[in-house]
Amino acid sequence: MIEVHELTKRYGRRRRGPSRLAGPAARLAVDRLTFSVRPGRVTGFLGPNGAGKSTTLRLILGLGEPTSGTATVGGRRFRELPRGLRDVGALLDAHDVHGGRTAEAHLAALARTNGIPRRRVGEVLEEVGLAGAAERRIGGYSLGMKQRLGIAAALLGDPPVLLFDEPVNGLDPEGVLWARGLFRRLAAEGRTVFVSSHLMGEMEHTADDLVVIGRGRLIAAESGAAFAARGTRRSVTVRTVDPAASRGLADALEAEGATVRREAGASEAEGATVRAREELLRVTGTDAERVGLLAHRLGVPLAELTARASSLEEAFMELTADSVEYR
Ligand SMILES: Nc1ncnc2c1ncn2[C@@H]1O[C@H](COP(=O)(O)OP(=O)(O)OP(=O)(O)O)[C@@H](O)[C@H]1O
Repeated sequence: MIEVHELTKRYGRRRRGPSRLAGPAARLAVDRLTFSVRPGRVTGFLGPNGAGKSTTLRLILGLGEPTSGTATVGGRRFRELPRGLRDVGALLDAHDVHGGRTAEAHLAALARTNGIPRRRVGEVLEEVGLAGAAERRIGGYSLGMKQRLGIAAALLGDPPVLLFDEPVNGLDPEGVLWARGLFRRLAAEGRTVFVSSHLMGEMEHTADDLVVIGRGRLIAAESGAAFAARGTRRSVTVRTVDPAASRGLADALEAEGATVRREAGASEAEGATVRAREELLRVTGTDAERVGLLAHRLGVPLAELTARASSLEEAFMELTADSVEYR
């Protein structure tokens, strides 16, 4: 289990007075973050560019001191973990490798300094699909190959906890599918898998849980379904069979503060078509139960009543809109 408690990181100095000699304005990269990441699940770590994801991952890995608060893995700070890469594996920056070395030499050096058996080098190269390029210098690798190598390094110590910072950047569609499958398998083996991304679409089919941050602050730490339910773009589709009754229902809904839009075209229900005299209403700001109750009270016959949740992507865009810095 990864536990982050009131974690705060301020970069730069506090500006003192109007002096031109004062240092750059302080930057609160991480602001009292509290969340935990459970084993046996893939947890997506999401936020717009500059939200503080990399800073948080670095603090969990003991790279840099928090200004305040704590980050622990299995109850201990990273530096107190006795087994290094065998306790926690991480991919932070795929470019952060010695370009003159071969992949094999790079991993062999990591294995040596972390007390990991040499045979793991071949195993992880095989696992990430780089066995055929093991003898090539890393400097000639594509970004996607470097990501695969970074993932291999994270897996080297067969650790129970894995952190990946934007691991699918630069991977081709086949590579993205492969990485998703790998993360799911690692979680199914009971490991703690924490994966950052600035794109919700990348996490939608991979993550069980989400930790969402914006401008260093926690926006949500919950399951994907719970997060999607927070989006307000939930809507209810109502198909009525009588235009006059339909107007009555729309008026009643609007009087309660809901927003009603008349829609032309097909209904949400599979195979259903909107016949003559039928009307399709798209209602937001209320729920299907309330619409059904009102229709019943007003004696409005309904042909369809369908609730539609916000997509994860919609909820993400909406809930992080205020924290997007770089438009
Ligand atoms: N070493 C540093 N010194 C000063 N400011 C920094 C440093 N590292 C990061 N920052 C700032 O802290 C904020 C958070 O950056 P961070 O890289 O953690 O965000 P991120 O969520 O990983 O973003 P991205 O999705 O763009 O990678 C940014 O405003 C960044 O400019």
